[in-house]
Amino acid sequence: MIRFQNVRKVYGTGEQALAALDDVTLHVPEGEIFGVLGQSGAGKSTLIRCVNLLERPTSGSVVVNGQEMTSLSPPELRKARQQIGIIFQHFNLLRSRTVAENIAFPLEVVGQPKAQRDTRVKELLSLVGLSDKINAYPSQLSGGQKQRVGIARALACEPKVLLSDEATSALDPQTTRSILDLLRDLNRRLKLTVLLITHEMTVVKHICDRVAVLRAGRVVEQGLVDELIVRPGSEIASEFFPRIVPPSGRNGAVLATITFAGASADEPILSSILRTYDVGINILGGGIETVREKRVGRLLLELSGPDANAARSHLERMGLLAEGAT
Ligand SMILES: Nc1ncnc2c1ncn2[C@@H]1O[C@H](COP(=O)(O)OP(=O)(O)OP(=O)(O)O)[C@@H](O)[C@H]1O
Repeated sequence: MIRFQNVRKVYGTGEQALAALDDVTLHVPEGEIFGVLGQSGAGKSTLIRCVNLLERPTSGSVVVNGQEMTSLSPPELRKARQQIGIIFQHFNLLRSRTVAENIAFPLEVVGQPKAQRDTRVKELLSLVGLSDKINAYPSQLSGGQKQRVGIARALACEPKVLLSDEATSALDPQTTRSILDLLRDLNRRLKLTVLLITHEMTVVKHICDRVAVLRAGRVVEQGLVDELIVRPGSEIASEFFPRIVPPSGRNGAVLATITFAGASADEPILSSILRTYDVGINILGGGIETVREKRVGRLLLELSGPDANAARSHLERMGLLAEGAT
């Protein structure tokens, strides 16, 4: 649905030249929620602006909905942009317009007659759960409600792609969750492809199918969130589960760091090991997270007894051992 191939964006020239995006290649499959995670200055805004060509890449290819964006004429580009909705951190609502008038704005731009606009605005308000605020002004809304208006406006022209530019960064944790739930719901109901940029791991954890980690303009890691969180040594895994340092004075102990996710999270792994082997298990540390309604965990185990090494090998055969960790 969205493909970046070797995208490079350089601001400035000569000694002032700065590559905000450096050889970025990524693919956002249709119907997925794709997160680009990065610290301030990593190039996230530049990346999202290159999707609808608000920023023109210095080189490389940007394909959205099967169209090479960089080779479209200005009228073609205007049309293509109608198929790409966008929501912003600070909502960007027009203060002098009511909720209904804000949502109707993009429909006015494309020349839709008033009667159709009114019907569509009502549909959109119901979709985002804000029907009772139709005549309110932005100043009368909470942050979460303003973002719902932003989402309704972004969806007015029935785009296939929604871009989210730090859409929850200005919201408190509870409101963030409700907006993320809404985005997930819209993604499923409307088969909407969502590309979001964020500096918050919570966002990735809550709704993203895929993630790319951006650092200094380069993608340093990308893939399915479910795979990356269990992949030993991945950036995402280490963000989720900071390395557990074993207590000192454990010379000779058999240690095993295990990661479990999906089906393995629901199996009684440790009790089955205890039944099969002559082994004692001491949990030295760890954590369990919920990632898109699934449990994912990492534990540092100390194994003792005659079968300690055999039990560790069993965990390894089950693919649970986070090798490299311990
Ligand atoms: N118009 C511009 N002219 C020159 N340099 C720019 C321009 N826009 C961005 N940059 C530089 O490009 C780099 C990436 O900026 P960008 O805004 O894309 O990062 P970001 O990850 O979105 O950061 P933040 O989370 O702080 O918004 C930064 O070093 C920034 O200073």
